[in-house]
Amino acid sequence: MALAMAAELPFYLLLLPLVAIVPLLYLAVSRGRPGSGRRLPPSPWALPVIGHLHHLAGALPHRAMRDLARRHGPLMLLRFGEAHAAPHHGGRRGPPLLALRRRVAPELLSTHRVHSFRPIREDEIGHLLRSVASEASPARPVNLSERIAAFVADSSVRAIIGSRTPNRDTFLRLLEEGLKVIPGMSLPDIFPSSRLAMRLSRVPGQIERRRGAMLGFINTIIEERKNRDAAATSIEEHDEDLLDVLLRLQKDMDSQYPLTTLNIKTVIIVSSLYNQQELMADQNLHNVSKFFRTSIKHRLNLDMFAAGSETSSTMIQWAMAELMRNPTVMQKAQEEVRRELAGHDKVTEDGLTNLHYLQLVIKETLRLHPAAPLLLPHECRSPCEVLGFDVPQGAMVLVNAWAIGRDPAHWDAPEEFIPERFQEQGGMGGRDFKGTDFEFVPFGAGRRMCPGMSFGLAHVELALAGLLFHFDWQLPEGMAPEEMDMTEAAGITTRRRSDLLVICIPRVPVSMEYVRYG
Ligand code: HEM
Repeated sequence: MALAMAAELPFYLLLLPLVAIVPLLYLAVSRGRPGSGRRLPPSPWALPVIGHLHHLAGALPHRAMRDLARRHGPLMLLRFGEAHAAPHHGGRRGPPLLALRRRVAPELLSTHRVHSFRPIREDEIGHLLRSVASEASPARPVNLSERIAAFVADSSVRAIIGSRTPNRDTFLRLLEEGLKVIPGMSLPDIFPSSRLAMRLSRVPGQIERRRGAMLGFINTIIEERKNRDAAATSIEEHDEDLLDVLLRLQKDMDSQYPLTTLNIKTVIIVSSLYNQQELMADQNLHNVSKFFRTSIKHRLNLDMFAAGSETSSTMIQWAMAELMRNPTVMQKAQEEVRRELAGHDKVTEDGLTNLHYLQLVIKETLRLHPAAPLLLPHECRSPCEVLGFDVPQGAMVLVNAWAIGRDPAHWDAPEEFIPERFQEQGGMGGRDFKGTDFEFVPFGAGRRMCPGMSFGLAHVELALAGLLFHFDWQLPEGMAPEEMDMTEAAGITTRRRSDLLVICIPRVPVSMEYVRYG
């Protein structure tokens, strides 16, 4: 029964080995043995084979983890499936890819680079606003979730592979298919060393086919781009998309740490040079079976582009949902946007600088709805002690950012949406999400902190300002704010379970000026 159930489990159950509130440890390599002298963190009772799986049945992992932490303390040890199924990445590791990351990361997602994509964002926000305006009707709700997702995806794809490519739709389709493959948890995920599990499951084949299609697609684009660059005399830096930047860096990089074309393909697909181990795993990936041996971390990081676009889109949708559920906050935010942009006929990024209340709304959304509720799995590289417990090398550590943001020990009225809580300068109010306040870590903290924060927030701010400036918003006839469905769907991100369907009333006409960069 355990296996049958596990085969149907959603992807979030890959996150079984979690830590609640602070970290939770998955001792992937070894558990404390009698006489080992180690003091391991407390665990709930376990079953043979599945370990602690049953404790998470029926609830989303971040919620189940929070409840477990209330009983067992802030640091817990959970075990799931094959304890020895450690993400092992043989071969060369660390320094070369760290060097690569240090060289490439600032170029890809720096503030300067994010700023250079401003024309694309302002063009795409025009598309979003016009498409919403064209559907506005007092009688029929607009599917705002769909519109917002298309805005972020289109804008991100343009930033990565440029607006010039005729293949944008294919790229979007492949990414969408990738997202569908990722959320399924399969037998090989649970028993990566079992050949039978590999044979019985359809998922390895799906992943391999999709990988092949994506690599073939990226190949074509890279070849087209190289041919174009060979013919062109020069490309202005401000015209570069992320692929141009990577190809330029490939020429410039020293031979000690070369940026290979495979690296570039991986960045475009995974959009993450930041995961050195995953990149190594990718290079060493000879077959799907190996893929599954590295599976938990690898698949979490697969399609980080999709995850980056998904996180921003999810956040905008939660912010709009919370504003609809809290009309006083909505009114205050709209008054600010319309006051600050009075006399303008469109929203530009220059106009966002004085939207202080909107910033509080964004912070409060990040607190209640962190897009990656359990951050990404971290691996303990050397034995250490946390809260008096031993954390062995190889343990997988996950942090329940969602529970931390709702911990009554740190937040008053933690379940309520109160942007004003961030208004105070000192104390609780002064908290920020930049990775220094550990009660508020929606982007993580430290070396693995989200490198796409500015890129993501640029979309969130512009979209919210545009939607609040141009339109008034109402719930469909007969629905009270407290009746809104605020349930989260299962997945890597805390995506809304139901689409946001809202009545849109045009207030400030959407200017055709928005298309000036198109
Ligand atoms: C509002 C939007 C976003 C949120 C809330 C968010 C949140 C996060 C979180 C929580 C992590 C894990 C940090 C950890 O485990 O310590 C992460 C990692 C990451 N994010 Fe974001 N993210 C967002 C947007 C983006 C965007 C737009 C991109 C890329 C264009 C991006 C790229 C990445 C990458 C590459 C990592 C992996 C870093 C590593 O493993 O070292 N993110 N993000």
